[in-house]
Amino acid sequence: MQKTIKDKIPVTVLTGFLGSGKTTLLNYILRENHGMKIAVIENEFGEIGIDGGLVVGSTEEIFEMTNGCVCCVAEARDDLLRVIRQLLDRPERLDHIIIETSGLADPYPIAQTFFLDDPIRDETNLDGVIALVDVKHVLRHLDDSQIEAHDNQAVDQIVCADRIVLNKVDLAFEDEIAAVSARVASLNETAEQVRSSFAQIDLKKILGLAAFDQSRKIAAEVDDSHDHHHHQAPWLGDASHDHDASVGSVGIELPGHMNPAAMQAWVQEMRAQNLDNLFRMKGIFSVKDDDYCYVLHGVHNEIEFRPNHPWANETRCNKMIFIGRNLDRTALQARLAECLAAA
Ligand SMILES: Nc1nc2c(ncn2[C@@H]2O[C@H](COP(=O)(O)OP(=O)(O)OP(=O)(O)O)[C@@H](O)[C@H]2O)c(=O)[nH]1
Repeated sequence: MQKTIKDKIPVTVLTGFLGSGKTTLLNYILRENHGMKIAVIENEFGEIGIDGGLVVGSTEEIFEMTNGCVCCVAEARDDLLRVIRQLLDRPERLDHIIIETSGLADPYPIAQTFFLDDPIRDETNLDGVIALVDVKHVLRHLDDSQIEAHDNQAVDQIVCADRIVLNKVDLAFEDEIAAVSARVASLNETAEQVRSSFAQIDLKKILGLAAFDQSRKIAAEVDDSHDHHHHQAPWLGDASHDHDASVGSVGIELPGHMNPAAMQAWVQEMRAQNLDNLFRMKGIFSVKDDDYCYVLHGVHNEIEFRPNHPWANETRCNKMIFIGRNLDRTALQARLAECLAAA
């Protein structure tokens, strides 16, 4: 018997450019006392997975997918389907699935996954595409002339969204926020905008939206492309989708422990530089003689290095990822290595 939307598991696709606050929102959702059983699937852009280590420990389950971007690597999409099927096969029913897309992903093909001729279509329902927008930095990505020849993911993410969260309002003045809001509305008139600081939002505004216009629009498009492609997945062989090749990631792992003073000095040094081409930095670190796992977060010049949670059963490690344009791996590796504590 055909299931109704009510019987299906809602799936939220969480999108937003690098550093816009997706993991912060996930942590907030997972911490809120909503009584729901939520599974989170993370898809990262980068050579090493870090986000799993940045999401708070919780009863919800977190699945990391680092084998490619779900929006453009066919194997990664197969992997996404496999993970979802596994979740659906479990005896215990989930209340919600959230897919955090990589900050450079186009959410469209990911959302389309839920309209494919696949058994998951009968079990799940695309609840909504939520786009987080960093009000402080988004305009420079929307106006990035260097990616004109490519799809501009920052634009795609906004265009595709059912609801848009204008995040980091604490970092901007009202006139800047209003300008971003107007620009976002010019890209997507129908999505309601909500504002937040550190992604603290009334969850009713972002979960349980249920199928609405945009989802139906995607469904209609997929149906159209089915007509044209004889039931082939619409994104297969789609040459129009292309990440900007000059944007890449450098992942670095170092043995040992870090010297916190050296790390802070490096952070200060970076804050004073022009970091237009360094979109995002994320790291987890073991600090000498300290029981806490430290995290480093950077979005251009907004950089922080702080203790995050006590190391529990995890193996201590130092992992850092840089995402940006024309990155110099050797220089980054050497500079980070300078912050190691003496053995
Ligand atoms: N000041 C301020 N900082 C924020 C806010 N939301 C998130 N941040 C910080 O911005 C940085 C990036 O946040 P994340 O939640 O990791 O961003 P993300 O979208 O998951 O980033 P990617 O994994 O690169 O795609 C972190 O240092 C956060 O603490 C906010 O509303 N205000």
